[in-house]
Amino acid sequence: MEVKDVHHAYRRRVVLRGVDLRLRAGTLCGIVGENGAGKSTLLKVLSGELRPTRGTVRHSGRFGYCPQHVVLNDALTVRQHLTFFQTAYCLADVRYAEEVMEVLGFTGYADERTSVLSGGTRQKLNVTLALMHDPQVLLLDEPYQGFDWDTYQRFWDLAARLRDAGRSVLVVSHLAYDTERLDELWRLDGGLLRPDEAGVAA
Ligand SMILES: Nc1ncnc2c1ncn2[C@@H]1O[C@H](COP(=O)(O)OP(=O)(O)OP(=O)(O)O)[C@@H](O)[C@H]1O
Repeated sequence: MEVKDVHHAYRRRVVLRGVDLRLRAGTLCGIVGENGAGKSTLLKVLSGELRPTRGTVRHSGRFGYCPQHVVLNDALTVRQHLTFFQTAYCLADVRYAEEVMEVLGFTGYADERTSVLSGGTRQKLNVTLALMHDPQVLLLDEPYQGFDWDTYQRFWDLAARLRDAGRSVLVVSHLAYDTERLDELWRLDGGLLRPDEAGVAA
């Protein structure tokens, strides 16, 4: 994914002031920044949900986006969500989604309506839906919110596996824990992305 000189403003509130980013294949990349720095705005621009006021975003291949706020249909079960997205992604089966469910530890909830799921389990489904078509570029906005410690660790192992399989994974968070798991760490500050070397593996 290639991002060049991206600007975005909500009316007169300028949030992004010329963001450049190159997300290479086989890279696990993090973006951190304070609350309100514009991280979600940037991901919405990268995913195409928002149009930049200036600049370009280019990517090729399958694309996955996990938004910060869970978007589920409370009338449907977990399995029905998988079927719905299977159709949307034109997948032959949901075996990979089931593998991800196993990794994130919520297979036992397959037949539950999402309205009765805990916040953490809803988030597990949110993440699963974003990556069940094995996207080449995966954008995750605060993906581990609500995860218990064990799931949090398994999430990072999964992200590392995707990176090792040649996928580009971008994780956005206001918390810069576990930065040693990342290949690149960027800080969004003042509407610009700057390298943040703290703790990134050499
Ligand atoms: N739809 C909108 N209309 C107007 N202003 C908005 C809108 N969405 C976000 N903003 C403003 O843009 C700025 C950046 O918001 P954004 O949600 O991108 O930040 P963030 O870094 O993701 O924050 P957080 O860590 O709290 O999730 C904030 O000042 C926010 O109030």
